[in-house]
Amino acid sequence: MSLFLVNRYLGEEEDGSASKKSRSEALLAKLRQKAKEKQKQSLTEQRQPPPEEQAEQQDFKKKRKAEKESSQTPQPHKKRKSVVEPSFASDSDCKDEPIKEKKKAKKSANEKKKEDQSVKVETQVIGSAGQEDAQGEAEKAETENDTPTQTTEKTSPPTGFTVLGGFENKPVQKVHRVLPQWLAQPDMIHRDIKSNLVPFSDMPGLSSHLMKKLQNNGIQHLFPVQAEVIPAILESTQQGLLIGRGGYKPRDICVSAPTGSGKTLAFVIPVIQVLMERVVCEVRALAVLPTKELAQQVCKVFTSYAEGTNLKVVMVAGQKSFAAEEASLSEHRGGKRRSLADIVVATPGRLVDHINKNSGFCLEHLRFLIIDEADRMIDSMHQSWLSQVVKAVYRSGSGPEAMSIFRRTEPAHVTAASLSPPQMPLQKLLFSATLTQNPEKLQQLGLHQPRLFSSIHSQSSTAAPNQTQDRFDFPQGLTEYYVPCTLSKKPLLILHFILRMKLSPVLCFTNSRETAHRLYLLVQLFGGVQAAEFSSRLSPGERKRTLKEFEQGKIQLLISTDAAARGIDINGVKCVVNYDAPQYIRAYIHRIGRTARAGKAGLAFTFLLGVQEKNFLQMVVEAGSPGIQKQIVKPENLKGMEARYEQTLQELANAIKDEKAK
Ligand SMILES: Nc1ncnc2c1ncn2[C@@H]1O[C@H](COP(=O)(O)OP(=O)(O)OP(=O)(O)O)[C@@H](O)[C@H]1O
Repeated sequence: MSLFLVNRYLGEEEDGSASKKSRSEALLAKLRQKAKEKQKQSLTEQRQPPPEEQAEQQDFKKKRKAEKESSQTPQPHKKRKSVVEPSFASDSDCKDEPIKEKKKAKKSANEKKKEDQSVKVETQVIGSAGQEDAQGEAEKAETENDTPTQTTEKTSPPTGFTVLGGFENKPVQKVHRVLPQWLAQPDMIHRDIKSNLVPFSDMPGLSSHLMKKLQNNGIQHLFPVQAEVIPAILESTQQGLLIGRGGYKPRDICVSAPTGSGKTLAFVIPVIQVLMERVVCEVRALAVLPTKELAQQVCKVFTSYAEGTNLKVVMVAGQKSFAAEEASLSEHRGGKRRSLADIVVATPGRLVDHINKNSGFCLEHLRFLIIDEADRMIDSMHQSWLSQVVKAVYRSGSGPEAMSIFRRTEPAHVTAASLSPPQMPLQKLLFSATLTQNPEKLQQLGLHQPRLFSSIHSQSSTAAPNQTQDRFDFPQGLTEYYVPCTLSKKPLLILHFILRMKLSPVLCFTNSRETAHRLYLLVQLFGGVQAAEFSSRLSPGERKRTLKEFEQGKIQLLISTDAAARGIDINGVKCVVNYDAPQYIRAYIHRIGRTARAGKAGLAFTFLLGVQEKNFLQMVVEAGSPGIQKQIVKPENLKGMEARYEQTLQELANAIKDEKAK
């Protein structure tokens, strides 16, 4: 319903409603006629205009485009103009006319436009059905006129329906991941270990005791990650254990450096140096690792460098009984608890057990929380081990000790009141070869003003739009190969690597413990190769012994699940074979990182079935691999072993049957 009647000047002879009506009908007829003509023309006229006409048309189109653009600004009256200018857009109308004629046509079209405007206003007010039709026709003409000639010719169906534009499916733009500044601009660590060794003399803060220890352990220089991270940790404890630099809580430290780059000493050395001067024995450093083997390995390094100091290192990873671990952590004398550990190395499960069930285990003096293999530890956060540790650290804040001057309260919002009493800081130190750049995941760690040390150069605040996964750094001395193969030839290939190519010691990874066991049995039955398996089928004691024998060179081929993929530092592994291609890039990086450690050279082979090739190679390249080469093993090279292999397969079937029967 119209609220206002807009009266317009309609010209001298248009004063009667009858004449207005007849005039609008005449106009409507004219428009219909034009629309029909245009339709016919678009169907019949296929010929290309001569070149001079084309140029003229182009000028004309440009002009029209400019007009169209200006009409897109909110000027409703101008837009109306196009309704009554069908001749302008219709190339056919002006194609054969001289310019003068065109001007004339334009003039008359303008006149028509004025008349049409008045008609339109009238029709809106009156709102009769016939007039709505007229408007529809006029709008159709407008749409047709707005559509470029080419499109009209190609897309207008002969029925005269017009396909409205602007709704085509646009490709969805990928969201760029914007990294927080601390992740986007890390402190850089040199990738090349060998050419960036740092002499001890360039590390002025290092204690003479530790320097001597390092030298005794055959270490003459510091690796780049150690040269960057050790001073950063020492700097945060310059004013003692109780307060950070300038009285502020020290920044948490995250380290992302390749496998075998020496991350363990990057935290062991500064922690020992800071705690060496302590007077009272309390748990001040806690290192959490995902597996027993890794905890054992780190505990060994801590123990080695704490030797000759008063510091006590204790491991709680389930290697011993709970009671034995309890006894090694603390004792009760004269009704008082006394800590027997300064540094605790733990796995998350056993750690939580001690927090909850061992009243002698106290974390209230904890200064360093070291999270090694941090990305893996984030994944195990569902065990809520971190929140339990934090709760245990700030336990005293609610007890009677809360009144003491060095009370600890969980950090919250910074206010003048919250900052006034000195707080013993809890500093987190994170280490990984595949540290995630996903801020959401990192957030779970509750980091305080984190500082990142990384060896990945191409980090920018915005990840590339086609980047679907994190990028990692690969060890410098590593050469990667993939070997196209079939499922049945895989065992032959591994035998070929050891017996013909003499690549041992080989660390071979499978995706399941069943495959590891079958392959182990097969190699045993084939003969000629000293092999062992390493998986959860073995007891912790057996696993420890196996690793030791492998390191001593007694085992040529160690067939393992991912149990030995992370962190395990075995000296002298020349070659890693991915018997089964790993499904995730992190698994691949950790597996191949068991060779080419500490700046040495190493080889990594991945057996790939035809169907796996494309996806696997894409995954590796996207992760930042410097290049993976194709290694073809010719079938004739395996021929000599085939007869024996067939026989072994039968023996294997029997051996498995026997095992099942047992
Ligand atoms: N400065 C050094 N000089 C010589 N050897 C070193 C030095 N630092 C570490 N190493 C040796 O390098 C090897 C790899 O060190 P480490 O296990 O700490 O690597 P990592 O970075 O933790 O590897 P991963 O990510 O696989 O756990 C170890 O055998 C260690 O003894």
